Amino acid sequence: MTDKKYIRVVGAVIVNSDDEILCAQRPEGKNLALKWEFPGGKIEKGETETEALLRELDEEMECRIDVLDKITTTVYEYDFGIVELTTYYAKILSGEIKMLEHVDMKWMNRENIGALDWAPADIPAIELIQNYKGAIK
Ligand SMILES: Nc1nc2c([nH]c(=O)n2[C@H]2C[C@H](O)[C@@H](COP(=O)(O)OP(=O)(O)OP(=O)(O)O)O2)c(=O)[nH]1
Repeated sequence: MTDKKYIRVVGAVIVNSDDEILCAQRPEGKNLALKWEFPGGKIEKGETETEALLRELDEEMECRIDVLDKITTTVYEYDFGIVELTTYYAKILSGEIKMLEHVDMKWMNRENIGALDWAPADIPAIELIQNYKGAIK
């Protein structure tokens, strides 16, 4: 048995018109410092996954997004808790990206995203994204 916190998290895999993916780097001084992740965060009580994503993207980047197809849900046990991460493809509808909670952000080609040092919970999603050849809806 583990008494670790179970943390439900959603991440937005934002794709632009050149089929590049927005990757964001976590700040120093927090858990998973300087690891790369997808913009998003913890689902609050009573929120749907989509509501949490819309709120987090507004808070982190002041962007409005359209939430598209679900990619996957994976569970990863960290020392600080168990993270259940659900990822969705998304598109930016409006807003200039502001970097309010990350130290770096970059648009990367789908096939190159594996080169970054991702939070471990993201690895299954990264593999699916790299290998996906269809159209994003
Ligand atoms: N947003 C996001 N979080 C991720 C990903 N992968 C991953 O392991 N996580 C972890 C990091 C955090 O422990 C948790 C998300 O929490 P958060 O972003 O709302 O909060 P945080 O730890 O940065 O800060 P705080 O609100 O607890 O102060 O999930 C990911 O791709 N995106």
